[in-house]
Amino acid sequence: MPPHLPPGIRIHHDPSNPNPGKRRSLTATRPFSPGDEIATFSNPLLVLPDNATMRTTCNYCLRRPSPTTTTTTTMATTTSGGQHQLKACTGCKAAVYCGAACQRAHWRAVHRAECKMFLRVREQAGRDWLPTPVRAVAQVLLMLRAGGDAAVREAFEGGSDDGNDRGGGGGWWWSGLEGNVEGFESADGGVVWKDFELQAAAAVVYAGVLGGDEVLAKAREILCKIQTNAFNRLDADTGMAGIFLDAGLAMVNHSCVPNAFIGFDKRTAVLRAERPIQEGGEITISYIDNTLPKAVRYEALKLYHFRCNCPRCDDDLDVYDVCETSPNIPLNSFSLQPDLEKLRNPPIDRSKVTKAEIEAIYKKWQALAKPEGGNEGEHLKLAKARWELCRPLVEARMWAAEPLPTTVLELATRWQTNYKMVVYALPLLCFLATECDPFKLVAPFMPWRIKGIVAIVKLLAVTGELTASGALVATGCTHEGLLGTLVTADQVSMCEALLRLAVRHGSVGAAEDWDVLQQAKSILEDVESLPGREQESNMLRAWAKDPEDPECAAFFETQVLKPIKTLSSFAVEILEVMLAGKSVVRR
Ligand SMILES: C[S@@+](CC[C@H](N)C(=O)[O-])C[C@H]1O[C@@H](n2cnc3c(N)ncnc32)[C@H](O)[C@@H]1O
Repeated sequence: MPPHLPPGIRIHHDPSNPNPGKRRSLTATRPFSPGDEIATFSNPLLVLPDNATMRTTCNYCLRRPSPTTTTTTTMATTTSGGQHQLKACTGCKAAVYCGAACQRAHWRAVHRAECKMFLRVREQAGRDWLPTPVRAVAQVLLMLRAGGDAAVREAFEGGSDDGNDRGGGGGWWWSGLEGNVEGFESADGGVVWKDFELQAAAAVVYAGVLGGDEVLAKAREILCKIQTNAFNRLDADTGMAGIFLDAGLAMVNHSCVPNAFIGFDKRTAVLRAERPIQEGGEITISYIDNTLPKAVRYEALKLYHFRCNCPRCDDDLDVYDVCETSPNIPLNSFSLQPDLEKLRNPPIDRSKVTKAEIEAIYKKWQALAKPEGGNEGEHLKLAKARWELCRPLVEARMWAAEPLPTTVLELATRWQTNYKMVVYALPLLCFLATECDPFKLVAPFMPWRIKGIVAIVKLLAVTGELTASGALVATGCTHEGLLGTLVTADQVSMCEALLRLAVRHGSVGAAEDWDVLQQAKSILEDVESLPGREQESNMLRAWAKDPEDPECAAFFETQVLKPIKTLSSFAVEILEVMLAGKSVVRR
């Protein structure tokens, strides 16, 4: 039988679709608006942290306890994390858990057999972990050997496919997960397959399910199915990484102009609408970073063995083309880019750089080697080389076209933790939040945009402290415009407004206990309770309720948006000075 699905979606089977990869798809059984939760998937077939984080992440629920952190600002002192300790399984000492309930659940699901496997791994290989794909395949082999879950058998061993299609309803067409085995066999002249053979053989040996060629072939097929259908969870903030596989969610096809996106929260995946979806319409997500140039996207999609023919690919649309016609533009009236006309008609000069040139820039940018370790000089050299490559994009004012935003983000991230550069990081983050993110991800509830806003708040907490204590100049910052803006701005009101944006949009685009949203709520509470600014706080509370109210809108415009735009306007100049040694403003 096909996987059981939550209400709101169904698997559509169209055997006559000329595109074989799209014969099965997920469709909506009712309309969804941008931001709506379409469905949650909380009983996945496979969830595991990757090997690098398996000792620091609960192996069942994927909770990753953060060390106790205290953020002190002029506005607030926030303490978070530290409440969960991980305990290792007393048998294998390899898997760790955040509590007895998770340990028991994992034991029942797979660890009863897996525990012995880790003992074998230590005995034979002298270590406590397995490469992530090997552990994933071994888990499936162990679950299949235990004869357990019907859903696991249906997904990995196929269903009742008698080749006789009796139309979507009965499930006779279901033959398990797609594995693209032939595609993997021939990929890269067999190099990929050799690797798969080794990984599958290791899984068979360590799982202790020896049984000749048939078992090895089964293990390779399982690996192909995992590669094709599992989501790689990666949370750069917490360092959490791992894989998640649900057979129902795996029916969702790819588009580079998707109408949905997935958020993960421990063992649960939530599918949300990014754009309006009609009843009966296909639901699509992007398997890759869909804002990259076309050739780079094609390279990333090779893993899935199909040629994308979404509108972005067919017409070679860039981020600005897609943004200009996005149905989500009006949602930005409550955002850091409320100038909807600018989203519809971005002030870029396409004559300065062609799409082919952008593709070439990206490839050269990718090829520049990243320095290993923390040598500041090497990182600066790389940033200079990358910025130089981005020059045609700068000339065209195409700030949202990759690799420009990533170049800026990486630099801002490094500068945030450097006392001498921290003040300069603020204009870069404001630039990303106003000139890049809204064009790349038009819906303001997309988690990446919320992260960008909260990052500005955290930095304002630092610059606010430096401003209040008179230590701004001691950082070595000599940019008069930047210093002047910080001294005159009401940085606390800026923070409060940003937090209100983050909380409003975060509650739409992410799980309630998403770290970033929790932080935003907690800092907002602290900011609201600061004495002596009741008037500003009341104004911003009213603005969040009714952004169109003229008085509130004017307050937001002058006290929040204007300084943020001013800071943002310094970004390119700062980059030119720091990375290209220029002293002229080139905007
Ligand atoms: C996670 S599965 C998606 C469900 C898949 N259609 C199925 O029937 O199992 C991923 C595979 O679906 C196919 N696929 C996904 N998106 C596609 C697209 N836009 N065009 C063609 N095939 C696609 C590819 O074979 C890909 O490897």
